[in-house]
Amino acid sequence: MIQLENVTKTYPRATRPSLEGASAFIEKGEFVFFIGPTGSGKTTIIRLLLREETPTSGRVVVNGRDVANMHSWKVPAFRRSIGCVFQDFRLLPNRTAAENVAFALEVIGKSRTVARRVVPEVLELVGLGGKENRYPHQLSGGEQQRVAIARAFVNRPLVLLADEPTGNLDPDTSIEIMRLLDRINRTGTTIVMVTHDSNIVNQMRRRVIEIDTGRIVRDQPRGVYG
Ligand SMILES: Nc1ncnc2c1ncn2[C@@H]1O[C@H](COP(=O)(O)OP(=O)(O)OP(=O)(O)O)[C@@H](O)[C@H]1O
Repeated sequence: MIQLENVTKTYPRATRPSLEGASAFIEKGEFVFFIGPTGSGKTTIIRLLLREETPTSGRVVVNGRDVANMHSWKVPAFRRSIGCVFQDFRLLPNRTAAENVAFALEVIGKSRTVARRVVPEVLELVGLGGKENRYPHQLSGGEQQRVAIARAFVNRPLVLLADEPTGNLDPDTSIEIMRLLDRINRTGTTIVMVTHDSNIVNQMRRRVIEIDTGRIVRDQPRGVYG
């Protein structure tokens, strides 16, 4: 599902690589945490997986596609096939919860009839039934993240990438968001999550890949934060 093969990334004008010789193979349906100190290269991995950056050397394969060598015209469709969730939610502020989710369907050309059926279902799934018509500023941080997860999941992506999804949330709300990601994972969606949150990693006991100064230093099934 996801393959990093000896991946090195040196940003332009950087003095040392942000990622060096990183290799990992992630199977369909896995739930993987990338952990490591600030600046270790975690977000760089997410950016490589989304083809926001290309590796300096090595191979990045997502859903069977060699991401680095993909034609640039194929990149937008490729990105739309992956669900993404970020620390800062990234919702459209002048659209309601339902409209934010519907937007993800619109951009892949789904009809309004489909949206009218699917959007309430997915908002119900994330626990936001009854709040469809609220704007982001009328929702708590945890609720906004639920909308973002609904938007990421509405197209049933094979892979969901989450970069510090609980970074702005209190511990209880973070656990609720993790329950939701766990449920989504159980539908077969592969989840790759970058986090600093040791409590969450220790509670979930999923695969942990630890990075330190650009190198993978640990890859452990049912790991802890360490
Ligand atoms: N566009 C860029 N140009 C140059 N250097 C960069 C760029 N983006 C990131 N870096 C450097 O690459 C290294 C890894 O950054 P990255 O954002 O991947 O770390 P991270 O582990 O996600 O950190 P954090 O936990 O703080 O988000 C850092 O030293 C950073 O300064």
